[in-house]
Amino acid sequence: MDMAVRTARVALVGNPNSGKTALFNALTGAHQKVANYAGVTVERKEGIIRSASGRTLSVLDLPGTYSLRARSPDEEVTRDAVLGRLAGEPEPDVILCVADATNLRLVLRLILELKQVGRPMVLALNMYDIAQRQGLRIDLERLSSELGVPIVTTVATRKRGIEDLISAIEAAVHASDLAGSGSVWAAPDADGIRAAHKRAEQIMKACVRPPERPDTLTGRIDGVLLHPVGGLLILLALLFVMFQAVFSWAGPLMDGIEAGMGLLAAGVASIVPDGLMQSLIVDGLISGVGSVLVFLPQIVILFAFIILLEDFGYMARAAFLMDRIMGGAGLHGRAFIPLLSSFACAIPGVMATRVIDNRRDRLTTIMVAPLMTCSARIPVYTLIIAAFIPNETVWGFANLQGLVMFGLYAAGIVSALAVSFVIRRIFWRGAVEPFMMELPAYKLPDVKSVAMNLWLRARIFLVRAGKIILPLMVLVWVLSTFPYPPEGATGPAIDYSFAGMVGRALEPIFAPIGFNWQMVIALVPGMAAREVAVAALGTVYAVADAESATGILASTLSAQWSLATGLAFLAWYVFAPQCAPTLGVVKRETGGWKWMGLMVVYMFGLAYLASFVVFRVAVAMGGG
Ligand SMILES: Nc1nc2c(ncn2[C@@H]2O[C@H](COP(=O)(O)OP(=O)(O)OP(=O)(O)O)[C@@H](O)[C@H]2O)c(=O)[nH]1
Ligand SMILES: [Mg+2]
Repeated sequence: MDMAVRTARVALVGNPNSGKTALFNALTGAHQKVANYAGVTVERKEGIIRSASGRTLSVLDLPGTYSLRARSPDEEVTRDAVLGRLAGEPEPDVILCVADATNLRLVLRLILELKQVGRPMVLALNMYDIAQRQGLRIDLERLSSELGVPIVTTVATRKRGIEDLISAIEAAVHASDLAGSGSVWAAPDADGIRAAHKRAEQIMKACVRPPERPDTLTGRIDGVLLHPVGGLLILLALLFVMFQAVFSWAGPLMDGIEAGMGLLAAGVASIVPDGLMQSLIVDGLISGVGSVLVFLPQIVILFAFIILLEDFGYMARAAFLMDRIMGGAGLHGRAFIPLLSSFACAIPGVMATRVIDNRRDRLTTIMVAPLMTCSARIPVYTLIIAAFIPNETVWGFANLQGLVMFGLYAAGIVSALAVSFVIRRIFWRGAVEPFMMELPAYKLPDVKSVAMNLWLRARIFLVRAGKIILPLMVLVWVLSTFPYPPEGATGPAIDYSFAGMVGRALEPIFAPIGFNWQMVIALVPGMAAREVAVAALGTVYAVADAESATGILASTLSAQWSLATGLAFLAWYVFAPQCAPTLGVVKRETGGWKWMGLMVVYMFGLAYLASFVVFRVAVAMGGG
């Protein structure tokens, strides 16, 4: 076997939030998610390095862990990857242990454990910039000889030390070639654990002098942000500002995109002659996809807030603040970040529950995660709000539309707490496990990485528009155009189309909650993803009314729907599980149909009930 050509395998292992993924990105040029809290990475990710000497290294980024004695599903992934127990995956040739240089105590125990596995190892002392700023003195030579591991200092976010690290890895790979294989590890008994702790303390004493300028800022900021009352008020204020911003800042940009779409449609209409082709492009594609693309500015603003807070190190604090309230509803403190991730999308949210070790706590969190307002609901909410809620200022400072948006987010959160409370009552009583999570040091967000993260988010949104919405809109257009109406038909053509027939057939089910058949048509492809319903409404109304084909969807809706119908549609989208990919992930992560089925039933049930109540109340109050 030619050793120089064989791809060597390197696994990144270390405590949570030590910069493994940042280092992985620096090494391989990947763009995996990096953020300032524990538990960002929950699955294995692979990348490739081509070293200067021409060797190919395959690098594995793994979830953070404190020990190979794994407790939660994400930690099990790391343990199994290190020990070569993952299906179809041999053990790594080299373990690259990544340590936060300012927080060595816990990682020393992990290193001692990893040494027993018997693989060659390299230690990356990451966050070395912060260590130096604090005047932390680490005797690198001594540490290296005590541990018997080569050490490289790195600053992953600035790509410092990367060359040296690759050289060290290559040297270790060479040692690995000579050493042969065979990873062994057995969970230590209590005595073994105690001995390892003692040894770690010894090494710590011998090699690390406490910092001359310790980080006092984090403590001082925490005094304010973690205050039991003040902290909660700040959290609420932050959320409030976030939703106001999503509404008021995005306005001009959205108008711009809308105007652009209008010009595009008019341009196409002037080039492509009247007829099917023109209708497909203008009614099917531009009206459909355009009505979703308009929401890009809002998505970007929302994510700018979330990403900045994540990088600053606020998320773990918010989790800490919410722990009492969540505990009262039967949710584990560690459920906070998965639930918060669900503001982006329930899929990463459900994945992030892997950090929760207790299966019941994890299942409860998975079951309520899709109730959090994901970004795919933004187009639906905004459209209906723009159509039915006046854009005015109330109480002198708050925008009414932003306030309604805030209310919809609150409805999601409150119902998640309520459902979790009920799940606990029905399925399993008993106390929620105590919450422990390291609070990361505050860091100023890095402009480049924030921009990169934002771009990744925007790209996901645009790719969805292209890959899911575009083809579905062609389908919706076909279904609402064919068959043509019979000779001498009097009603609008769409009434005679397939879509019209399906809509009419299903209409009786939805009539009690105030939905018309156009909405029913939109709900069907809307199972693929929530914002598809908006695009479908755009297409259906454009096909139905050729005059206003380039008109603004919101004004069409406000003319065609009653206020009660609009509000009922909003209520529907707070609850309805209209996202097939989420259901797929729930099935995978819970290991079967049962929980997914339960989710579909309870969420559709709540959606129907909520719309019914909202519709009836609104009609009774004169909104019919
Ligand atoms: N100043 C500084 N910050 C860093 C460095 N490396 C990483 N960070 C920051 O540290 C935080 C954690 O980085 P990640 O790469 O997400 O950490 P991780 O080890 O992958 O975390 P988990 O996936 O949760 O286990 C982020 O805010 C990074 O921007 C570094 O060398 N210097
Ligand atoms: Mg990571």
